[in-house]
Amino acid sequence: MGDSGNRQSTSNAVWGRRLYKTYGKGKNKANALAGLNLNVPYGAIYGLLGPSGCGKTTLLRCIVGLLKVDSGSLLAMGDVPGARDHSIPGPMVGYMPQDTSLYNELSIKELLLYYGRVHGMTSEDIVYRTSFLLDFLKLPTRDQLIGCLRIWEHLLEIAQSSQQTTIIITTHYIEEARQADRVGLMRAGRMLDEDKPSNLLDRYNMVSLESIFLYLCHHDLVGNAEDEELMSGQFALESTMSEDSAVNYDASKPLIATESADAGGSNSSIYGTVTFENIPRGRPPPDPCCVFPSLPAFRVIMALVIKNLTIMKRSIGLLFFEFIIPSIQIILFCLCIGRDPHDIKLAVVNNDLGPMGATYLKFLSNTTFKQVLFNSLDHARDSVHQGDAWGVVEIRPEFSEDLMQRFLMGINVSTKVITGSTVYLHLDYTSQQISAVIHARTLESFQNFSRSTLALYGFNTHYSDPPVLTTDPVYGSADSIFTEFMAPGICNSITFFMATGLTTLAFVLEKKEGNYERNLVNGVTPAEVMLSHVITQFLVLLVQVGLLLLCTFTIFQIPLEGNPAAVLFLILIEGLCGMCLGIMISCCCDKETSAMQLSLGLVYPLLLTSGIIWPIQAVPAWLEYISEALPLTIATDALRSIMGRGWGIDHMFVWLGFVISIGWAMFFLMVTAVIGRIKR
Ligand SMILES: Nc1ncnc2c1ncn2[C@@H]1O[C@H](COP(=O)(O)OP(=O)(O)OP(=O)(O)O)[C@@H](O)[C@H]1O
Repeated sequence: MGDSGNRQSTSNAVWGRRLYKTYGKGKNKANALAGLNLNVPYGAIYGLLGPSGCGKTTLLRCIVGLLKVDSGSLLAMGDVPGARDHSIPGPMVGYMPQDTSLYNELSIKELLLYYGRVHGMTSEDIVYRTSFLLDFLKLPTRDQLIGCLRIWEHLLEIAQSSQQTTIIITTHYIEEARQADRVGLMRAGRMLDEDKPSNLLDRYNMVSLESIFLYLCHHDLVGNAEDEELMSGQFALESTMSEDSAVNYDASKPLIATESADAGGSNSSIYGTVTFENIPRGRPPPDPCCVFPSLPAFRVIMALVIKNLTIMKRSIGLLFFEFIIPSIQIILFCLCIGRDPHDIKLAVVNNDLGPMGATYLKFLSNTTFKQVLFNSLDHARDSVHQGDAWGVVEIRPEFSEDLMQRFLMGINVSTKVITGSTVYLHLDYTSQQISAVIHARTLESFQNFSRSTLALYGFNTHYSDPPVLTTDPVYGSADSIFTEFMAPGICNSITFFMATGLTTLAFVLEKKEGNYERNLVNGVTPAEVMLSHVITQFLVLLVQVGLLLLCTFTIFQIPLEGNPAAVLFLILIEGLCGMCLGIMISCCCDKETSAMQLSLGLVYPLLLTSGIIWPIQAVPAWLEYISEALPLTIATDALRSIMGRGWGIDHMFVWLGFVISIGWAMFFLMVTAVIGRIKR
C-alpha cells in the first residue's frame, strides 16, 4: 500500500480495495464481490445502492466481521474486521441485517439493559445511558415495546444530530439515498461509482440517481471502453474524497452501517444498519463462524437468558400452552391407547336345545360385547358381511347334551360329542386387535362357565382348565394393559420431540429476524446464544416434564416400581438430547420452513424404529441393530425397566440408557460445531 493508500485507509471509517468474495464451488460458484473498492468517510451517512443480489449484504457482513473476504484489503475503524484485539465484531459496531433486527417483544428499557449486560456495563452505567438515550433520541416511555417503535426514523436522527456515528445504509430504493452524504452504486460485486449525490448528478448531468445507475449498468453490461473511464473516474474520485476526508478525519467519531428494505411501522425503506463506535476495546472478538471459539462468558449467558425469559413472559399465553402440551398429549395417549375395546357387536346364534348355551352367553361380558340375537347362521354371517357385527358366536343344538357327556366321559367321548359341545366363532379379522379381544374374552368366559357348571354338579372345577398355568408374575401384573408398555416410550418421545421442536423454532426465529447476527456482531459467541437457549428451554422442560409425570403416575396410575428421581433424570436427559438435535437442525437450516420440515420429518422414523409403539424384537434383524443405536430405543427400554421392573441406575441396562442419550447429545453438538465451521 503506497502513501496515498495509507492515507486513504486511515482517513476512512471503512476502506476497501479489490475485495473478492465467492460462495460455493464449481458450477454453483457465485461471485458476490468481484474487485470492489469502497471509501466510507468518518461521520458520514453512506448509501450503498444496488439491485438485489449485487453483493450488498456480503459486503456489510465482511465489514462487520461476520465473513472474511477471499482477497483484497478491508479496514473498518482502522483495523481488519475480526482482527485480534479489534472490537469489530464487538462493542464498536452495531448491525441491523434485516428489518429492525431487534427483539420486538422487549421494551426499550429491557433492550438497552440486555445490550448493556452483553457489553459488561455496570447497572449504574446502563441506567445512566438509558435515560440519556431516551432523552437524546426523543424516544417514548422506557416501557414502550420495541415492536411499536418507528426505529428507522430514529436511526437517521442519530446520524444527523450526533456527528459521532458513521452509518452505512443499503437499499434497493435508489432515490431515497439522496439524503446520504455519499453514495456507492454497486452492480455484480463491483462499485460502479462513488461520490456525494449532488456531485454524481452534476458529473453525469442527470436528474436522478436512478438514471445514473441505469446509465452505469448499461455501460457496465456493454463492457466498452467507457467502463475503463468509469473505473479510472472512480479512482480519481477516491483520491479527491480521501483528501477531503483526511482534512475532516477525527478518530474519536463513531461509525454506523445499515442495510435497508421496508421496515415495520416505518415509511422508510431502510432494513438494516451497521454502527461503529470508537469505544474502549472489550474482550477479543469471537470468530462468528465457529460455534465454540472461546469459553462462554457467564455474564453474557445470563444477559441472554434474562432476555429470553422476558420475551417468554411477553407471550405468557403461548408459554402456558407450551407447558401443558405434553400433559395434554399424555392424557390423550392414556385415554385412547391400550385400553380394551368395549361394546363390540357380536351376532349370536344359539340353537342349543338345552339350558347350557344360554348360560354360557350370560358369562360373556356385557361391557365388552353387545350381543345381537339371530335365528339362523346365514343371517348372522350376513350382518358381519355388512359390517354390522365383528363376529358370530354359534352354539349348535346338541351343545348342552354333548358338553355334559364330555364332562362325564372324559377321554372316551366321540368326535361327534366334541364337535357338538364346541362354541364356534366366525370373525371379521380385519381388525387384529378386536378379533384378538373377542377370541380371548370368549375363551376366558368359557373357562368361567365350565368351572361354574362343574361346581354345580360337584366335580373338580379345574377339570376343564388347559394344562398350561401362569403363576405369579416375576415383574408386572398379569392384567397389565398395553398402555403400560407404551407409556415410558411416549413420555420419552413427547419430551424429546417437544424439546427438538421448541429449540429449533427459538433458534431459527432468532436467525431469521436477524437478531442472531446482530448478537454476533455485538461480540456474543454462537456457543453463548446456544447455551442461553438450552438453559431457557430447560426451565420450560422442567415444568413440562413435571406436569407430564404427574398426569402419568397420579391421574392414570401407570405403575412405577423404581426410583421416581431416576425416571425424572432420564426423561430430562432425553429432553436435553432433543434440544441438542434442535440446535443441530437450526445450524443446518437457515430457513424456518426447512428446519421445521426436517424436525417433523424425523418424528415418525424415530418413533417407529425405537420400539415405542411395538416391541423392538418384532423388527427385522438388520434393522434391530440400527434401532438399538438410536437415541430413543435403549433409553425407552431403560425407562420401562425402571418403571416396570424397579431397576436402578446401578443396573447395566439402565446405565446404558443414560450413556446413550448423553452420547447422542454430545454427537449432535459436535456435528453442530463441524457444520458451523464448514458453513464459514
Ligand atoms: N450463503 C450463500 N451461498 C451461496 N451464494 C450466496 C450466499 N449468499 C449470497 N450468495 C450469492 O451472492 C450474491 C450476492 O448476494 P448478497 O446477498 O450479498 O446480495 P444483496 O445485494 O445483499 O442482495 P439482497 O438485497 O437481495 O439481500 C448473490 O448472487 C447471491 O445469490
